[in-house]
Amino acid sequence: MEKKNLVMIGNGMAGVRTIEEILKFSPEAFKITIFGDEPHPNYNRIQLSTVLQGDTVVEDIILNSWEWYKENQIELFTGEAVTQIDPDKKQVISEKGRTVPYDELIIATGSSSFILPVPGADKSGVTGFRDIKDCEIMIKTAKDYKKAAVIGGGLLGLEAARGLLNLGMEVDVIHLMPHLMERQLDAAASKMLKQELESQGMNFLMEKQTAEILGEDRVTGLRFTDGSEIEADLIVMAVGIKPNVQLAKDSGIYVNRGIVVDDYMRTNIQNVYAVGECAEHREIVYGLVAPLYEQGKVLASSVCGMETKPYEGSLVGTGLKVSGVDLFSAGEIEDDPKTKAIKVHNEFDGVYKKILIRDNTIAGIVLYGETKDSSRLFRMMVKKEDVSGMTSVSILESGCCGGGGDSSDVATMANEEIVCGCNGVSKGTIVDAIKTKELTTVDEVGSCTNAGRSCGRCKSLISDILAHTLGDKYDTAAKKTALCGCTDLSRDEVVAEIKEKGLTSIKEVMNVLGWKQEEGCSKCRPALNYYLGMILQEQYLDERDSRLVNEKMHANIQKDGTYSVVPRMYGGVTTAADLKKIAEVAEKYDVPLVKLTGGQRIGLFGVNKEDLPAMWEDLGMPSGYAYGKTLRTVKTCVGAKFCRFGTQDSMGLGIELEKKFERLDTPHKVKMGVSACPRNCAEAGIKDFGVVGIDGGWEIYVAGNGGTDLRAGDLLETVKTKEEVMELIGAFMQYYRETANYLERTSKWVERVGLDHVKGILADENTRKELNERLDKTLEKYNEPWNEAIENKEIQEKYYQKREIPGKPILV
Ligand SMILES: Cc1cc2nc3c(=O)[nH]c(=O)nc-3n(C[C@H](O)[C@H](O)[C@H](O)COP(=O)(O)OP(=O)(O)OC[C@H]3O[C@@H](n4cnc5c(N)ncnc54)[C@H](O)[C@@H]3O)c2cc1C
Ligand SMILES: NC(=O)c1ccc[n+]([C@@H]2O[C@H](COP(=O)([O-])OP(=O)(O)OC[C@H]3O[C@@H](n4cnc5c(N)ncnc54)[C@H](O)[C@@H]3O)[C@@H](O)[C@H]2O)c1
Ligand code: SF4
Ligand code: FES
Repeated sequence: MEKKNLVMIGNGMAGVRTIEEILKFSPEAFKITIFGDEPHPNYNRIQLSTVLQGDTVVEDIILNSWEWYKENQIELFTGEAVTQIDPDKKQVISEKGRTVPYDELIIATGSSSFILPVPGADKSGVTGFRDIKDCEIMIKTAKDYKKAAVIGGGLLGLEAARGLLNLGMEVDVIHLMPHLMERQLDAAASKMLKQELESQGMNFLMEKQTAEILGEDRVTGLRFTDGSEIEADLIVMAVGIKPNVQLAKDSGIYVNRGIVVDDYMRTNIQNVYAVGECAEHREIVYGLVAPLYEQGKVLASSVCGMETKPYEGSLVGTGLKVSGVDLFSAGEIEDDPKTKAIKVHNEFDGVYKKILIRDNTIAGIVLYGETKDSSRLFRMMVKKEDVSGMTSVSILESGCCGGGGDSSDVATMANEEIVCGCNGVSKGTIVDAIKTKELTTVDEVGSCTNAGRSCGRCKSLISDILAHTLGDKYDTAAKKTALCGCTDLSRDEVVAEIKEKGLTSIKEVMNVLGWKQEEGCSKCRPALNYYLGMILQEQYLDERDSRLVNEKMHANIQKDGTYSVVPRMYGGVTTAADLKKIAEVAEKYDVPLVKLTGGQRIGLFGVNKEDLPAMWEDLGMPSGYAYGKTLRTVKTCVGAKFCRFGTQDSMGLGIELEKKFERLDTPHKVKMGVSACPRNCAEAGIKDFGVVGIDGGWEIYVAGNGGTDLRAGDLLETVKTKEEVMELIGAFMQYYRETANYLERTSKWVERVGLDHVKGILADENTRKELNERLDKTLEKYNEPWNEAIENKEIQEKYYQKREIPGKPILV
């Protein structure tokens, strides 16, 4: 039978998924031609947020490789837009004049960023966030410029803002409404989200409407309708999308907001269909992949002439891809007289849940801070389950999982529970595929069932299902995580290769180990700099520019772009002379805030970058490293010298510890505390390394954490002398340095490797000695960084002085 010509306009996520379905149903029925005006094969647009945030690279988000098109005999024209559809002659014409006839035509042209029609919107430095090109513009701009403004506090705007922060920019988010993500969250959840994002460094300007974009050729700022202005070197418009429908409209296809389709995705013209974000079904244009993939399935069946259920519309659930934020929203969000709400608002734990019930069925879900029940609740909502027999507690919590969890949760999860919301894949389908097709990795599950192939949020749950289904057979090697998107190698593999091949610089590591991205990314560069320094001890030449911004500047950047200065104050002990000096410097430089820090230090906040070296010089004190992945502070109590309960010299030991370990690079920040009796006024039980004096000796606690992941330290050992404390901590620190992942706190590391394992290693005297020798060698290499900056003009010019960039003066 002769193949029919199937042409598709648009080479994006919804369209190509439809083609995949068609190939599954009728692999031989069509000669397929696809036009895409981007120069790439089909890629995962959703993951552009992850690319911008530095967690992956463009090469890793390709969904269908060039080979896939070849293998399936698809003729693909990329970088070539279709400019005309001729329904009478049943042919399409491209911008290059190529004419291709069709029997069936699918329009899958997606949408474009909506660019506010304000004066100046066409200036250089203004971009949307829709494709690889936009992403590249932002990454490039962040290298040369400092201040970004994101217009729109919706899903896209907040994900873009997080990415720009990761790229080292200062970010203002401008939002029209009184609360963020007003389409997905109510005021309470939105307030919690705003607080979290502010703590991550975003600055919000709420209820502001942009009137004009300022600047000559290139943007320099924004003016609002209330007359106020802000500076900006980059403006990202994230105020919604508009479907690409002009081509259809010009060809006589019926268009409203989108291309109007019926329940089989047919337009008003015979043999012409539309799918994805360009299509309008029952007056709704969808902007998330889950409904678009459902449309694709129906369209594929109908194009293949198979019996199929009609597409009747979708309910959608949303999350936000920003680390540190866990939220889910679906359906209605505001109460009305006909709804009853079940609400939990636990401000202490940062958890908010609201389930809206109407006529005994769930009408809306807003979850913030804990979303493990999201998929169960969403399923109940979609299926309109009657909840009249349930208590509010059993509606809120199933006792099992849905959107995350460990393998014990997986055991109690129902088979029909949806694991991957984007692709509509249930636990049962995944378990079945694992068993029948002998799958062992998350990627294999994705290739087979599509689960995990879109936003990727469900991947950890898929991994748990694999572990639960395969038991001991689950290939732990397959679970290994790559260092970042630039390489497939894990942390351990990279470290082993550096040692084995004698690699000595970041560039060399990237070249020899075949990095996919020549310059690396914001995740691997600081990690490699750390690993090389740890392995090569005193020989390694530190690459300052590869460090995270605070370490590069030797000062902590604040939310308004100023810095803080926290001088070293060993053991939290100071003198009248030092206090006078700090007061004089605070006065001389007009420091807006002088504040005692949680680690018993004095912080000067709100300092301009160009004042830093002069202030450091006037202070004449060493850096307190309040910004680094290193030893921060040793907090001490007054101890035996003054306190009547004290049994030991806590200040003396604290000062000795701080003097020995200051400046040492560690995988993450390290905090210490020394108390002279079990009353523990220095809170040594929640420190990475805590020492508590007892009669005739010291108790040593490790892996405590007083921050987000609150954890009491574990007792490592009880020793008699200060020398024993110093020896044990030296060995502990070096073992942590050598085996932890970069950015892994001691609390997480000990939980991962096991306390007994660490105790076992440190029990051996020889091992302790060797670890301490390697540590001491490393400690020899450090210089005082503030002093270095005072003495070195080049450093001052490069990092602390104003620099002229063509178009606009900005700070480096
Ligand atoms: C940064 C970002 C993050 C996102 N995150 C999520 C998320 O977490 N979850 C979620 O569900 N969704 C998310 N989305 C939305 C999701 O990516 C879209 O819903 C999905 O890509 C739409 O697929 P589509 O095929 O309809 O359109 P697209 O993927 O946009 O594809 C359409 C393609 O057609 C091309 N085209 C247009 N006109 C022509 C023409 N005349 N000739 C040839 N080619 C043409 C376009 O260039 C484009 O390549 C996100 C989107 C962005 C931008
Ligand atoms: N995690 C996800 O699921 C995800 C992530 C990114 C993008 N997306 C999808 O991409 C598409 C685009 O996302 P979006 O966030 O741009 O669209 P959106 O329509 O969801 O949000 C736009 C936001 O911009 C605000 N806004 C509108 N005009 C403004 C103005 N003049 N000034 C300031 N703020 C203004 C609106 O109040 C709204 O909150 C959507 O379809 C979205 O679903 C989804
Ligand atoms: S921990 Fe004990 S010794 Fe130290 S200040 Fe408190 S009570 Fe005094
Ligand atoms: S939930 Fe998005 S890929 Fe599975």
